[in-house]
Amino acid sequence: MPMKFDPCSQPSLMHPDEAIIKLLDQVMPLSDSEMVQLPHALGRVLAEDLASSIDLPPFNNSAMDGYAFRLQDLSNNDTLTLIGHSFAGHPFDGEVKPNTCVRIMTGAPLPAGYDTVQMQEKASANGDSITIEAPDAVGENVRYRGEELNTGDKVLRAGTQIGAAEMGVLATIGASQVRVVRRVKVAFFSTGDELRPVGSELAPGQIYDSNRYSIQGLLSRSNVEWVDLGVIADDPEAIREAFRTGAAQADMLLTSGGVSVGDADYTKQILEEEGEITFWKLAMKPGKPFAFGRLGKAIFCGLPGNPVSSMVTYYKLVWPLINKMQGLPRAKPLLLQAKLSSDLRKFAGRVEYQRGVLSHNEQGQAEVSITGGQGSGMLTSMSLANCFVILAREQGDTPAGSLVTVEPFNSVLC
Ligand SMILES: Nc1nc2c(c(=O)[nH]1)N[C@H]1C(S)=C(S)[C@@H](COP(=O)(O)OP(=O)(O)OC[C@H]3O[C@@H](n4cnc5c(N)ncnc54)[C@H](O)[C@@H]3O)O[C@H]1N2
Ligand code: MOO
Repeated sequence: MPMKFDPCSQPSLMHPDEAIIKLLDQVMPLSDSEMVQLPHALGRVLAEDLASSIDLPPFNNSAMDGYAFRLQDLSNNDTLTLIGHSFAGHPFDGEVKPNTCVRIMTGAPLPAGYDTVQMQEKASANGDSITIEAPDAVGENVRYRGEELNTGDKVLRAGTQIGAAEMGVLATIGASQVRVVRRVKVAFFSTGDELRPVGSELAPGQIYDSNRYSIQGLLSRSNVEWVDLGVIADDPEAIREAFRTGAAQADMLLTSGGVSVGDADYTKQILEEEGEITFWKLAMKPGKPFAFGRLGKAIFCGLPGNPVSSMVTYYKLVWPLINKMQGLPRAKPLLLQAKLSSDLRKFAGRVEYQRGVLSHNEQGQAEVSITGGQGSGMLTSMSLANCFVILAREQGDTPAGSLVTVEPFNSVLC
């Protein structure tokens, strides 16, 4: 069958991989930082390296519920005399003597003078006489002071995004507040006379404005501070006003719609008049009419209005920019190979990000199926998906059974 070419593509359009390199060259990490209390640190990016102010663990302690003793006392005799208890939070406060042991719980301090712990399943008690199976080596079941970290050791580096594990690590070393990079501030609006807010009735020709909600979701997941400027009519002066309002208060202005070639597509025109346009249109589907430029000090990203196009361009082009501005190192996408479970339709000409469901077949091999119709307006193709199937620019229709490149959705899209 002859290869079909995409009527929406031209050879001169820039490849999205080239575009992202050019885009990243246009932004710098924010230099401002602020202190935040630990409960508010989730998702933020550390502005400086962080060293531990304590040893970890802070004291020698037991890894098991059992008995603590000196191993050499078990060399001639397997029975020791119980002289007390050490509970987590309530250390043994007596004096350790030869041929004795202390009942000890997981996390409880190891009494000074003892060197080993045996789990209770390998010991038996008869009143204060405890018969203990000797472990193989001194120090068994002991967690030593500083074995994880010493005071002054670097715990987390500048540029680390604070996730659930980092929240715990910070608390472990007693950090009640941390210095983080200021949040990137993003102002955004949708354009389109057809758009109505949810909660209102639709007149003929109208649709609900969904992009502001998917974009809000994406911005929230990107941990930025966002300002919603609402829906702006297809009116050049209203768009100009919104451009000025957004650019005056944000690091980035994000818009949805009006970047194509229609008679009411004013976004690009106003960008050219009010600021500068760095580039427009990429060899990608969805997302061809993505526009990028500057408005005063603000970065401008014009997302296409089609709902899937706006999400895909955000994820592929805008999110890496925000990450760089927030001081994160560039994350290369995790790409996998999976077997296509049914025939896939594609015109040659643009890189395509089809939406798929990645799973394992009965043989344990990665398999991917496409989520039905792939029109740029069909947002359910995103909500049903857990990955993109990335198809090269020159690729055409692809038969079932072919190996294709898959990028699983990450936390921004889930
Ligand atoms: N003659 C051509 N027409 C189009 C081309 C082209 O190259 N030549 N490109 C097509 C491509 S590709 C895309 S993508 C769209 C993008 O157009 P715009 O960015 O100008 O977006 P609109 O025209 O404003 O809207 C497109 C579509 O999406 C709906 N929409 C817009 N905003 C929202 C919103 N906030 N929530 C839900 N849906 C929204 C809108 O009603 C339209 O159906 O242009 C093609 N045309
Ligand atoms: O690029 Mo458009 O996003 O194909 O519909």
